[in-house]
Amino acid sequence: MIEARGLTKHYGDKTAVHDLSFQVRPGVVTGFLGPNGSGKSTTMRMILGLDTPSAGEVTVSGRPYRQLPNAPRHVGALLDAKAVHGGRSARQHLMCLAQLAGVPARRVDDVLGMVGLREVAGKRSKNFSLGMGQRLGIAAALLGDPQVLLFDEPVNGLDPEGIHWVRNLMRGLASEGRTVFVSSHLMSEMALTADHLIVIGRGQLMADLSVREFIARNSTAYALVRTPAEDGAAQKLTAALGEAGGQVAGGPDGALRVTGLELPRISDIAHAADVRLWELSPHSASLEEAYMRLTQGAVDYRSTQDPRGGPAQPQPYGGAPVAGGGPVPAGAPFAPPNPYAGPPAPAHNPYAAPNPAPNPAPNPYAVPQPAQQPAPQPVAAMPPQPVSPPAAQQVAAVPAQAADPQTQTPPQTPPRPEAPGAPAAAAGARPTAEKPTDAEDA
Ligand SMILES: Nc1ncnc2c1ncn2[C@@H]1O[C@H](COP(=O)(O)OP(=O)(O)OP(=O)(O)O)[C@@H](O)[C@H]1O
Repeated sequence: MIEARGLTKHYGDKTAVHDLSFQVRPGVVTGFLGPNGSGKSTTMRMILGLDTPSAGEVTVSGRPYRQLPNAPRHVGALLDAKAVHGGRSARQHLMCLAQLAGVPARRVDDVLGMVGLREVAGKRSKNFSLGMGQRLGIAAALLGDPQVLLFDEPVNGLDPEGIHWVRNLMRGLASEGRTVFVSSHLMSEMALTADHLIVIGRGQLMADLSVREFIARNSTAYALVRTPAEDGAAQKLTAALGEAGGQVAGGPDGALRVTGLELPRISDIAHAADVRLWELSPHSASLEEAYMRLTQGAVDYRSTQDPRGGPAQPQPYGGAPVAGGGPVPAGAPFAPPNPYAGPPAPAHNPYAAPNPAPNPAPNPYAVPQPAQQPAPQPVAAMPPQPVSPPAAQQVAAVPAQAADPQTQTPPQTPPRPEAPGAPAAAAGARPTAEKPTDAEDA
């Protein structure tokens, strides 16, 4: 179990992590999500004793990492796969770590086999591809057969086979009762790997929910209804569904999107209205859609080509409704407004190739455009975080970075990996230079 309580980290006047409280439980894979720069790596470094919290604390199995007896046997981590002495072979690198942690040498060959590097175990790691380096980092994390595992972007650079392997590895480790905490930007992969999610934005907790609940809260399921292209069929059904309390929007593909009515009810209404149905299917959002909806107001780095670009609007603390809660607003039956949202999401895909014959039909799924962007409100104080484990939760607001009075701390030197005995794969610290021997490449 990993437990953070009020975890905060300032780098000079920059607040990387603010008042973060969460638990990572054993037996499940917990995904750690957040936009670039939201504080995931900083949080992981604090868990591993590589950064010292400015406030709050984080414990692993009830103790701060540095107080764990033989920590590398208890916690394995992959933070930076490049934190390897390039002149050493994969086997030498793991041997060094094994000696430091008191792990038997035979375990090195075991983990080399597990990660698929046995054939190249004698090669210098500086010649490794990105994916091979990731595998070596994962091998280092597994070396001590730890009960708690942290992986920062473990599938970075892996081929599809490797991604599949990592997915099964994570799930297997969790099924053995271990605590598995993994960050990733690959939402499709997280949807397949993680059971639970902790989502942060600008250093603050945004959601602490099961994957299923996270998607349900941050998207609206709807029924897709397709009628024959007969005169008036769609209009007739739209009117009947509306009378029954449903909310209906047409799409550019001619299908209707219906919320507020169960599928069997829609079928009955269509039957009573004498409208044949060609399709009646449930549609639920993907993790990626739900994640984008939740975090769109907490993204710091956006392309100038993205219509949502521009300076991020400070978000007020507190007061915002919980995403996904409340009634579906009129005019946007499939997309409840995102309380974190700055500029609304574009109604079209900004990344798509230009359409030579754009469809003029408005996108009914777009977040409604507010008449005027509200002026940023001054930030007063942090609201109490409703963190009361084990209740799953979703937190209401993302903080404005500069407005927190706690950020006004005097500048401090950016921390360096500082924990003796911290996991070498995680430390980002390169061992002192050693002269490589060509024989190592044999
Ligand atoms: N040593 C440091 N000194 C100063 N600022 C830092 C330091 N480490 C991180 N930061 C800042 O803290 C914020 C959080 O960074 P962090 O690397 O934790 O984010 P992240 O969520 O892991 O991002 P990414 O998804 O891009 O890896 C960023 O604004 C970053 O610039």
